[in-house]
Amino acid sequence: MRITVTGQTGQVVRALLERAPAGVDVIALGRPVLDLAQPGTIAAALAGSRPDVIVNAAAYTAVDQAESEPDLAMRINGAGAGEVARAAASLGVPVIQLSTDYVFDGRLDRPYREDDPVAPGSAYGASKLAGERAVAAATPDHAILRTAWVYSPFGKNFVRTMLKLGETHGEVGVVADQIGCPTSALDIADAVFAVARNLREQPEQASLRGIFHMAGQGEASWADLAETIFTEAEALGRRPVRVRHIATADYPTPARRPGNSRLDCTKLGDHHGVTLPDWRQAAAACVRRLLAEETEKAS
Ligand SMILES: NC(=O)C1=CN([C@@H]2O[C@H](COP(=O)(O)OP(=O)(O)OC[C@H]3O[C@@H](n4cnc5c(N)ncnc54)[C@H](OP(=O)(O)O)[C@@H]3O)[C@@H](O)[C@H]2O)C=CC1
Ligand SMILES: Cc1cn([C@H]2C[C@H](O)[C@@H](COP(=O)(O)OP(=O)(O)O[C@H]3O[C@@H](C)C(=O)[C@@H](O)[C@H]3O)O2)c(=O)[nH]c1=O
Ligand SMILES: [Mg+2]
Repeated sequence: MRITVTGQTGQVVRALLERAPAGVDVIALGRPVLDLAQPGTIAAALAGSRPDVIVNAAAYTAVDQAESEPDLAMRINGAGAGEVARAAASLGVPVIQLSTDYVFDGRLDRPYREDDPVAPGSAYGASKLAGERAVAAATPDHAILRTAWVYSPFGKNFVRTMLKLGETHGEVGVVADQIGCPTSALDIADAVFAVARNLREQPEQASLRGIFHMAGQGEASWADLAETIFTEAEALGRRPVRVRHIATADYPTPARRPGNSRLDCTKLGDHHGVTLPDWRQAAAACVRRLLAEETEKAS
């Protein structure tokens, strides 16, 4: 099976390249050849890669910056995603669209299910919701996978930000009143391969298509995640870092983020047979790998 993924250096892209199982070829297509902001580049680039399944993992992901360039975020995450799905439809292959917990406003008092009402509070969330709708309108042969709080050994993410801060700070203030589901990009990659296989092997199976929540098991505040990161780092010889629990109001940002963005991932398990590992073990493993890579580089 040949899987073409959009983007080249993104966390999920790199995880897909690293985790490709035997018999699966992953082709990563990024700018300038495939530019989601340049709709004219998309269909030809995808067709040229002769995919069996297309994964749209590229996106405008700078949540705060999106507040000052909402049109660009919308073009990439909304229209761009739609164009990718139209290309998939014309090639007759399924498309897997990555989406986000930030499509919800966070006011619900339980984990979100796929059919709960969406109401994004940020430009990023609105643009990703537009992408979901554009994909669904373009082809029934899609799986929209909403994930959350993605970290990995690659690129820019919360785990790497915390480890960096810990080099210079003995204490870090982290919001404790936003709760969600931290998710490893490596686990996302394994899940995407399973979903891709299911879509390809069961072309007419409607229950495999539609929206699915796909995040690490369990739940955490950003402060919980930070504590897990620093505890693991300390066990590996890093200086201790204290996490000061703060409120969202004490950490002002341009974008509004959901207070509750926990995702109920039951549907993915029921239909695709996929459950992601618990966030604590996965986050600790990411810290171990990052610190080991650092030690290796230094020696
Ligand atoms: N990060 C997170 O916490 C979460 C992410 N998601 C979603 O998961 C998916 C993967 O996210 P993640 O791997 O973290 O993303 P990253 O921020 O790590 O990477 C973004 C990727 O998008 C590419 N990209 C950005 N703009 C364009 C463009 N105009 N044309 C082509 N490619 C572009 C980048 O390209 P280049 O390689 O050239 O830089 C990069 O490969 C996205 O759809 C995101 O919305 C969902 C929930 C949480
Ligand atoms: C760096 C830092 C952040 N924070 C807070 C800000 C924010 O509420 C929270 C996380 O900050 P980040 O900027 O890493 O998170 P953010 O960019 O909002 O992460 C989101 O990215 C997009 C792409 C998604 O789709 C979401 O699922 C989610 O992962 O932690 C602190 O409280 N203290 C700190 O020192
Ligand atoms: Mg961010």
